[in-house]
Amino acid sequence: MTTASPLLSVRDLSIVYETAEPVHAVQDVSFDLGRGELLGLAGESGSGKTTLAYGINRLLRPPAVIRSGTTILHGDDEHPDVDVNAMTDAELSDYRWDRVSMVFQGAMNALNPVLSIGTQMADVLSRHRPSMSRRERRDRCAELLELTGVGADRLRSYPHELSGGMRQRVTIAMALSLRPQLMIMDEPTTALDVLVQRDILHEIAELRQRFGFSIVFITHDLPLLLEISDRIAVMLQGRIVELSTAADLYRAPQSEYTQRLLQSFPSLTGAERLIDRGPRVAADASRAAEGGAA
Ligand SMILES: Nc1ncnc2c1ncn2[C@@H]1O[C@H](COP(=O)(O)OP(=O)(O)OP(=O)(O)O)[C@@H](O)[C@H]1O
Repeated sequence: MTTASPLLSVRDLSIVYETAEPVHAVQDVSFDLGRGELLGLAGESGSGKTTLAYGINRLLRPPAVIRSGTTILHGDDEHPDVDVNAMTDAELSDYRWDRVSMVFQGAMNALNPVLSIGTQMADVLSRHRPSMSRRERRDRCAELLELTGVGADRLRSYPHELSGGMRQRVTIAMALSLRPQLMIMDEPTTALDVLVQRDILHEIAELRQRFGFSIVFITHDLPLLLEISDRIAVMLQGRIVELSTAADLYRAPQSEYTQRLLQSFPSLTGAERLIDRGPRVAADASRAAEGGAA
């Protein structure tokens, strides 16, 4: 994965929660995200992963303040470059969903219980693509539900009629609906059981391949990140202490913290060391162990 023509460039970004005792949640963070790249963000609870993700999507609320640094989302033939921290409110509403979308851990529980899945999905389209006809919107929603494995026949279903995994797929379908260049996923499958999680990750991998968007994927689950990421950034106390390919991070971790983090997952350091045979092999082997799901 090359970052020669990056999609996103973050430089010296610092974010502080201005509470009585200021919290320096993100400190001098710099990285590039390649086009089509999946960057995993790892690190213990409180290391600043979510704050960084919110910073990239300009979702921060007081007392959070961006103290310094820049975040540039680079354009392509259709889109201009965007200086994320300098956007006006009007520009922001085009940026979110259209250029960058986000899937949260609890997103599946944030769906409106009294509106059908189709209505909620169509709402995103009518706000951002007002020229679309009703029929076009419905067709697009049906296509998105097919793509994410929910099935177009669920358009009229209400959230309570779907399992947690299905609801999370709906939120992924919504995040995909405007074909963003970047999807930020913050613990998107943590609340789901392992088999459902694997299915959804498999689906996300296929969608990324098909549409070419980049992903920033946040999770505590380092073994999972080693399987799915092109590169992994490890955060500690607001700083990126290591950023390298998944294979290098596993085989030759540079920072002492990464070494300790790896050691805290017995499945990575145990007798079998599946990951030694490469991330894909480890993924296939653990799938086989779970009965061939995904
Ligand atoms: N609204 C807030 N006000 C004050 N401090 C906050 C606020 N939100 C987060 N923090 C602090 O900022 C730091 C970074 O938190 P953040 O949630 O970004 O970490 P994280 O790595 O995403 O953690 P987790 O994995 O538990 O979600 C922590 O010390 C946290 O306590």
